Formats: sequence, structure tokens, C-alpha cells
Amino acid sequence: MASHIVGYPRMGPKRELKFALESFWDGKSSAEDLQKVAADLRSSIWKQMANAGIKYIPSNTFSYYDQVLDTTAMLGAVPTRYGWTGGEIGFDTYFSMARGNASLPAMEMTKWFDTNYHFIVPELGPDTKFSYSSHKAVSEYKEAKALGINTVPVLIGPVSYLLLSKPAKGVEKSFALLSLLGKVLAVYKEVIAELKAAGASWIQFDEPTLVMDLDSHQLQAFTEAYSELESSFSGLNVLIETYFADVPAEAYKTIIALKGICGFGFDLVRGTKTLDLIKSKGFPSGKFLFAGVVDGRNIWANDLASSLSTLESLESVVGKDKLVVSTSCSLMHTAVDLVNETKLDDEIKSWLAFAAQKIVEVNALARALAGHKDQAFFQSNASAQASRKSSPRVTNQEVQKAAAGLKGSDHRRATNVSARLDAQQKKLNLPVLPTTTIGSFPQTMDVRRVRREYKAKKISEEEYVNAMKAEISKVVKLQEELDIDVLVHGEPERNDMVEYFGEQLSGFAFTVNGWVQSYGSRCVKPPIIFGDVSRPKAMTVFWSSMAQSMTSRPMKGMLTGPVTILNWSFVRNDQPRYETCYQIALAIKTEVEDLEAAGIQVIQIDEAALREGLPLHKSEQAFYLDWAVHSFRITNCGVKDTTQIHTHMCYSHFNDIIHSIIDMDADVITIENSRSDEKLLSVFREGVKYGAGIGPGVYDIHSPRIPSTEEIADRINKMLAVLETNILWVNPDCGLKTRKYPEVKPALTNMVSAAKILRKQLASAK
Ligand SMILES: Nc1nc2c(c(=O)[nH]1)N[C@@H](CNc1ccc(C(=O)N[C@@H](CCC(=O)N[C@@H](CCC(=O)N[C@@H](CCC(=O)O)C(=O)O)C(=O)O)C(=O)O)cc1)CN2
Ligand code: MET
Ligand SMILES: [Zn+2]
Repeated sequence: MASHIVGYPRMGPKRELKFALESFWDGKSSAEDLQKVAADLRSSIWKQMANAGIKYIPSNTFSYYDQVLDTTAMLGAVPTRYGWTGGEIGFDTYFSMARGNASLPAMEMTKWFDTNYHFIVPELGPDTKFSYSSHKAVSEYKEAKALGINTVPVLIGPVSYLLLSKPAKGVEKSFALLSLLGKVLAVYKEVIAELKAAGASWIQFDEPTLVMDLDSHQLQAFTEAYSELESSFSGLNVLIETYFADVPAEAYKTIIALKGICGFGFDLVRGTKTLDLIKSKGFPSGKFLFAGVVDGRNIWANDLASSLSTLESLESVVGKDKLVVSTSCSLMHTAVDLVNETKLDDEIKSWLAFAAQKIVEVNALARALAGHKDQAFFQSNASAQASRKSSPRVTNQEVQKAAAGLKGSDHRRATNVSARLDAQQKKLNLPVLPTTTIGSFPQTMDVRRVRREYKAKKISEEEYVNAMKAEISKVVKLQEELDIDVLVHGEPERNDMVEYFGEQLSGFAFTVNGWVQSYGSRCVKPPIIFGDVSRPKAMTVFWSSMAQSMTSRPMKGMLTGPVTILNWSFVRNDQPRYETCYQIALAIKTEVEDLEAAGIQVIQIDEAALREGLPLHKSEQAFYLDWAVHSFRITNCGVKDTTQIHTHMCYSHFNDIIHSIIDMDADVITIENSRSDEKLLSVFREGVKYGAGIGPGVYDIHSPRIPSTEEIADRINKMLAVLETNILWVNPDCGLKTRKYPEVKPALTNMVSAAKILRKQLASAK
């Protein structure tokens, strides 16, 4: 019985890669320094898996930035504007595509399925030339081999690569990306041949798009692609790996019929219906089933007894020697190693398994199936499962009762939105096209240092509060100078918009090193929701009141909404996600009430991750949207008409969920927009009625580029063409925390100037 790992975190147990990358980007270290850190990380991961007894160890799951970008480099599909002229792609071209350079913006980045990981979107067109231009997969394979470890090189499959691409600028939107399949396959054949020559006996193709609702034409592409590659596969074992959801029945039928494929990997944690499919539709004889029973998306210790019984039930379907124990997806979506957690107590620790521990679980399951069950390991796992089920720390009767009491009511504000906006305007007295920002201001080195020193108890609470007060005052003054209408306090006291709230809520635990890559060198440390959630005391009132006292302009209270806290945390798996979400909603509701009572007139409740949590299968989306939108409304349905509720969302791919956004019934929504303006505005052009306030972002905050007054004015004009003047707000795309002041000041100056130019135009047009 064998064991397999789909992929492994590459940032390192203490984010070694992050620091090496950022130091290289800042010109503080050389390319060789960076390569050395990377090689050390890879070798230690491979050895760790080999020592644990894993049979199929992945390689090429390392990346300097992103695995999709690595594939673009492998295929030589560099957009022409980056000026690459051929040859092996080096750091210059690679990081220019990833991050932009002095003269060019970066390529677009978007969410990897329903995770908080972002990939670089390939830009392709009929003229894209493909050539084998990065031999990374082969060199990593050889590197491991030199260490005595025969790995399974992992490639993003050709069909998923194309389905995740977008037509380049200037190419018809309707361009059939799949028409490039033949050209792409020609490069894959070269890669396969070289891997074979280097000694590879297995290759893994990640084809996660197979879990999406694909049409027959898209499914046909899989048949075409893998038939075309079949002759290259002779002498090789090929695994097609899927993850993140159920594989729909049609897709299952399509792939198990493929010839030349030796094994199929399925996510059996999020894909429980796939398990039924395997049992009911059968599994091709003689092929390997890579059964993903260990959760790669979460930090809970596996319920080994339950996994073992799942695996045993599969043995009779696929045959004892053809069943491989695996992870549900790459472990890059979970934290790295529990060993480095010094602040978690032993009880909670016994409930957890990070990537390093999950490897051991996979192997223990494989050995148990082979008749070598480690009784002591299984026993201690069983007692940990039992302690988690019965621990009084998990249950809070009062919270359970309050959450259960929510049923049956849909929690809506009593007055309709236009009447509320009128009532609010009487108090706020804002100009047309009011200006605001999304919340955070630059997190300077100083701000981070003060927070770090306070956490390490190197400075007193008083010193900390004074430093934060000085920072907030600086941010308030700056906004007044810029003449912004609705102010923010800048969020200097927050490490992260989710972790910050997690740290103050009951039912949450947090890690010291539980980092997960979000994009490039940026990581997040998702809090762990282990029990019923409640709010012991006010979380933001102190800071918001302090900030409001510094200005006569309205100061936005700033909260993270329940759906976003849920989606960006490690969530308990012993109750449905919506139940946890309702509990968080009740906790945020009390905070909203406290802010209102403290005299805060505008409260923003961010739901940045609402879109991201949308289930991958259309059939499950309505249910999710229903409880997610309901959770948001619970937080603010009790406020006065005169209290203005804002919300904010990142990522503008929500034309398909616009009715749910309207149903959130916020007074004002600010939305990321500038990287895809036509897309968002088209929804309104197509006649969707929208009566609440709306601020589509007028400039991209992900880039250091400073937008001119003219281009911002131009953007606002485009918005005015489709939206009523009296509902439009002017704001950036998202928070400013990753930017620097020399970028933020001129950008906001230009934003306010643009708003003023348009106000004049509107006034003279009357
Ligand atoms: N949870 C979440 N998901 C999100 C976003 C978000 O804001 N939050 N935004 C979108 C984009 N994703 C992002 C993800 C991470 C970061 C980001 O800036 N991360 C920081 C870490 C943020 C953090 O928690 N920082 C802590 C701890 C910093 C730290 O490690 N300090 C070191 C020293 C190094 C230093 O201070 O720089 C130490 O204490 O030893 C703090 O500032 O308090 C990073 O990787 O650098 C930004 C955007 C989508 N998903
Ligand atoms: N209020 C938050 C901020 O400005 C919202 C960010 S959405 C990722 O940072
Ligand atoms: Zn945002």
C-alpha cells in the first residue's frame, strides 16, 4: 500500500523564501543567495517526505512566485511587452511578469479556485508563440535524484492551463483558448521526453478544472489532449490529479476512459460525491486510485479511523494493490509545521496537523492498510478526536441558543435603502461624488515595529497606545489636508483584517508560524476557529472613537464581516460552515451596536472574501449566497436609519452574483473595479437596477503606479454614464496597506482633484 503527497508548501517553516525573495527584490542579496535558500528548502522537504516513508514524493511544486506562471515560463508564453527574446527564462523576465517593473505593470493576478491563493493569469492569443523555455521541472527532478530521491514531477495539465488563461489585450474576447491546445502539447511532449530521459517513472498532471461545471466541448479537450500525449507516455506512469471539489459524473466518465493514464487522484474531503461515483460507476481495472483523504485545506488532525474505513471500502472497488493514500490537494493551502507552535496549549495542539504532520498521517494510513497499523499512533489519534468532541472549550450553550434562535427570520432593516440614504444625508451632508478610502493606510516599518515590540512585551501598553494614536492622528490630518469627505483611521493596530478580529473573539486560536502563501511573497496567518464564537468585549470602539474625536468629518468604523472572517480562517469541520458564520455574525452585530452607541455614524463591514467562498459547483451556489448574505444582514439589521452601513468587496468577478450583492442591503458598497472596469459596469449597462450608494474603485492599489487626475476623471465619467449621479462614490479599489506614502499621497491628491472637477462639471450642467 503506497502513500502520495499532491504538493507541499514552499515558503518554508519560518517563511524563509519570503524573506529571501524580498531581500533579492530590494537588491540586498544576490540571485545566488536566493537560489541557495530555495534549494535548501526543496531538499529539506524531499528528505522529510522520504524519511516519513512517502512513496510518491512530488517535485516541481516549489515556485519562486506561482506555479501557473512557472507553466507560462515553461511554455515560453511571455507577453511580448516584457521584451523577452528567447532562451531560458531568467529572474528578470519572470519577476517582471509577476510584479511588473519600472516601466511595465504586472500581469493580472486572480484567485486560485476557491482558495486565498492567487495565480498569474496567462495571456494568450492566436499569435502566441510557444517554445520550451524553462527546464525547471527537469532540473528539480534531477536535483532530488542527486539526493537519492526519485520524485514524481508535477506539471499543471495542458487543458487546465488553457482554461485558466485569458485572451490577451487586443484579442477578441471570444477567442477560443482551447484552439491553442496543439501548440501547447508540442511543448509538453518535449518536457515529458526530457523527464523520461532523466529517469522519471511517474509524472503528475494537475487538472483541477475537472471539478468545474465544464461543457462537453471542454471535456472533449481532455480526451484530445491525453490521446495526443499517449505515445509520449510509453514507459511512463501518468497520474491525473484533481482537487477542491466533486468531479462531476460526466468529467469522471471522460477521464477514466482515457488510455495511457495509470492513475487518478481525487479530493475525497471536499468531494464526497466522487466517492459515491467511484463506488457506483466503478473504476477502471488495473489503474491506481490516489485517494485524497487527508485534508490539504485545513489544520485538523485526520480522523484516522474514519479515513481507514473509507479506504477499506475502496479496496474492494479498485483492488488492494492499486489504492494509494494521498492528500486531498496540495498541502500549500495549510500551515507548515506544528512543531514551531510554541504558544498553543497541548490540548488544542493534539487536535491539529499541519503539512509536516499530515505527511505522517498519510503514511500511517498506508501502513495500516498494508497490515502494519501503528496501534499507538491510531490510539492517540482516537483520543484526540474524542477530546475535541467532548471538550467544554468547544461548546458555548448561550451562543448555540442565540444562533439557533436566528432561524426563520431573514433579518432586514425596516426602512428601504433610498429613504435611509435621505435620512443619512441630512446628518452627513456630503457633497455629490463623496470621496473616501477603503480603510488601511500604509503599514510603515515603524508601525510594524511598534506592533511587534508590543506583542513581544518590549514596550508598555501606554507606549503602544501613544504610538498608535500618533499614527492615527497623522492619517486623519493627511485626509483632512487632502479634503477627503469620509475618513478612516488607517488600521495601524491591525496585523491583518481577519487575524486581528480572530485574536479578540472567543472560540479562536492563533498560531505563531501558521503562515499560508496568499500571493508571491505575501502570506496570511489564518486564525483557527475551534469552538463556538463569541465576543467577550468591544474590539474596535476604543480606536474608532479616538479617531472620531480627532476630526469633525465622519469617521468610518471599520469591521471585517462574518463571511470574510469565516472564509479566511481555518474553520471547524464538526459543524456546517453556515452555523459558524451565524455565530460570527452575532459577535460582529454586538460590535456594530457598540460603535453606533459610541456615536460612529458610518460603519464599514468588509466582505472582501464573499465572492471567493462561492462554491465551485453552480448547484451549490444559491444555498451559500443565501446564508452568506443573511449573515451579513444579521450584523447590521438593527441600526438606526441614520447610521450608514458600508461594505467593501475585492475582485470584480461578481456580475453573476449581483442580485445577492443587492440583497445584502448595505447603504454603500465600494468594489474593486479598475483592473476590469468594463466588466463591472456592464452589469448596470444591462439594466440591473441599483439604488444604493456605490463606489467602484477608480484606481488600482496593487501597483505602485500613480494614476493621473485625467485618467481618474475619465473613469468617473464612464461610471456616470451608467450610474445615477447621486449614488456614486469616489474611492480607490482596496485598502492601501501594501503601498508606500510617496505613492499614496499623490494618488489620493489626484483622486480628490478628479472628483472636484466632475462636481464642477455636474453643477454647471444643471
Ligand atoms: N487574510 C487576508 N487575506 C487576503 C487579504 C488580506 O488582507 N488578508 N488581502 C488580499 C490579498 N492578500 C494579501 C495577503 C497578505 C498580505 C500581507 O501584507 N501579508 C503580510 C503579513 C501580514 C501580517 O500579518 N503581518 C504581521 C506580522 C508581520 C511579521 O511577520 N513580522 C515579523 C517581522 C517582519 C516584518 O515586520 O515585516 C515578526 O514579527 O517577526 C504584522 O504586520 O503585524 C506579509 O506577507 O508580509 C497582503 C495581501 C486577499 N486575501
Ligand atoms: N478595510 C480593509 C483594508 O483597507 C479592506 C481590505 S479588503 C482585502 O485594508
Ligand atoms: Zn479589498
